[in-house]
Amino acid sequence: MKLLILDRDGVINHDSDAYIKSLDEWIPIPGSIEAIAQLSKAGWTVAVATNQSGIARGYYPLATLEAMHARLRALVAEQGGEVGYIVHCPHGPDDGCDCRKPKPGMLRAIAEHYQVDLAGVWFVGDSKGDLEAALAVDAQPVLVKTGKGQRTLEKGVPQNTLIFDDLAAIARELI
Ligand SMILES: O=P(O)(O)OC[C@@H](O)[C@H]1O[C@@H](OP(=O)(O)O)[C@@H](O)[C@@H](O)[C@@H]1O
Ligand SMILES: [Mg+2]
Ligand SMILES: [Zn+2]
Repeated sequence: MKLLILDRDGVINHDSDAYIKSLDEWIPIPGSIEAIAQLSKAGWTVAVATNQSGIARGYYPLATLEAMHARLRALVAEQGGEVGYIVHCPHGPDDGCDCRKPKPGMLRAIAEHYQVDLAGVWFVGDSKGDLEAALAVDAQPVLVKTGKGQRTLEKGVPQNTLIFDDLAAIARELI
């Protein structure tokens, strides 16, 4: 199975240090919707693993998050593609959950959903926690320079991290 796992904020849509708190604030990064559609039409299953501590912090309700993900699915479907399993961590940094990146709980949930092994599966993120979550389950850490990616790169990334400008560049590489 050709499985690609994406972080959301900073990879699919623009991120903000003030969190993405409403559907209006959820703005796709240029080329990302097209990239997901092209990948899925080329036989890739595209899953998403996203930290959403804004829910625990009370910045937005689950319904708003679900509206963002419905918008993502609709935009990709308009291009003839499909988004796979989306898993989010609604918890805060002090909740001690197993799903908040850098913990790999969400990646393991995706592996369970598809009944696949994560070894070598590309996990694309813009934060150090994304890369660490990938390494924790022997997946391939992949950094994009969008979102917080350039800042993450400047602080240093794990040795075997693959680096791309954006999700569109990853689609060009994989298709
Ligand atoms: O990049 P993904 O995982 O899709 O989502 C990240 C968001 O949940 C938010 O994560 C927060 O980190 P804290 O949760 O406050 O540590 C901050 O980095 C926000 O800027 C960011 O929007
Ligand atoms: Mg991110
Ligand atoms: Zn969690």
